[in-house]
Amino acid sequence: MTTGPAPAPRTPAGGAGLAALITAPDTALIALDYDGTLSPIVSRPADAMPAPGAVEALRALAARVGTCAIITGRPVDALLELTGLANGNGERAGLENLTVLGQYGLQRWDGATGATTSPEPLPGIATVRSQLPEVLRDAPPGVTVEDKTQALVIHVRRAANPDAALGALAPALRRLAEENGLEAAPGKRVLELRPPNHDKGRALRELVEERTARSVLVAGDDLGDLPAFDAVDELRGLGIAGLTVCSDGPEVPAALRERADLVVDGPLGVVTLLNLLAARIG
Ligand SMILES: O=P(O)(O)OC[C@H]1O[C@H](O[C@H]2O[C@H](CO)[C@@H](O)[C@H](O)[C@H]2O)[C@H](O)[C@@H](O)[C@@H]1O
Repeated sequence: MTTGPAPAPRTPAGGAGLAALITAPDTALIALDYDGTLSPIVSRPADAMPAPGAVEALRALAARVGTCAIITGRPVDALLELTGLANGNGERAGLENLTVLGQYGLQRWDGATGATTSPEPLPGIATVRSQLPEVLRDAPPGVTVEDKTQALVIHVRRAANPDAALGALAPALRRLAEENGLEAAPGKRVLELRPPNHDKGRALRELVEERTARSVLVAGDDLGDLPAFDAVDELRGLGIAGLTVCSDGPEVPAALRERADLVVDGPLGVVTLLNLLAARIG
């Protein structure tokens, strides 16, 4: 078990959040992003394995706090496959307090039951899927589409000039999303065309309410995590203690880094933090 000095949030509110998590773990909710937080950013989404020790740290915490959640843009099935969580019924032992909220809260998997809920895709998704080849006809080599059934992600990381590729494609992609009732949400070297009104802030608020959590930790690394940081601010106003954590790295938006109560060094820093928390909770 990792030992060491307690992490030191740089804000009093973050310090209060950390203290509440450790002193009353039964009512704590720990919410973690996947890509860039539990897993290093890589060029192909299918290759994004968990950081060394991430799954073990997650299991250790899930056994010690009231609620442990992965709130991710990934589909639930992709997340479970990448992490190896829940490969077969027996392996769910100890994951009773773990929930995965996939596709920004559209989908859900619970370790207690092993069941997944997933809505039908919006009709606009099929239209966008059929029109994307034409919109991407002149895209440079390396631009790819990740089809998540409920959302479509345009990846430019493998283009020779990712920023230029995204800049050139974004207006047409935004138009396509708008015409079909979808939202175009930016992320690290991606533009995601997804259903509106579902974000990590909503997902977090609903889970906190359902679990009657009294303290929350949110860790993330990208623009899609900012609504969850906003939710932590709102929850503090309701008397629920909170700690926001930035998993830092070269592509982390300044808006997220500057707002975080605690900044750690990428997924390995997150793993160390989770292990320290587990050791402190005991
Ligand atoms: O909420 P998250 O768990 O962070 O998921 C957000 C998106 O992450 C994935 O894309 C990002 O990670 C890829 C693998 O490291 C990387 O190649 C890509 O450039 C990143 O933007 C994922 O592919 C998306 O579906 C998620 O929505």
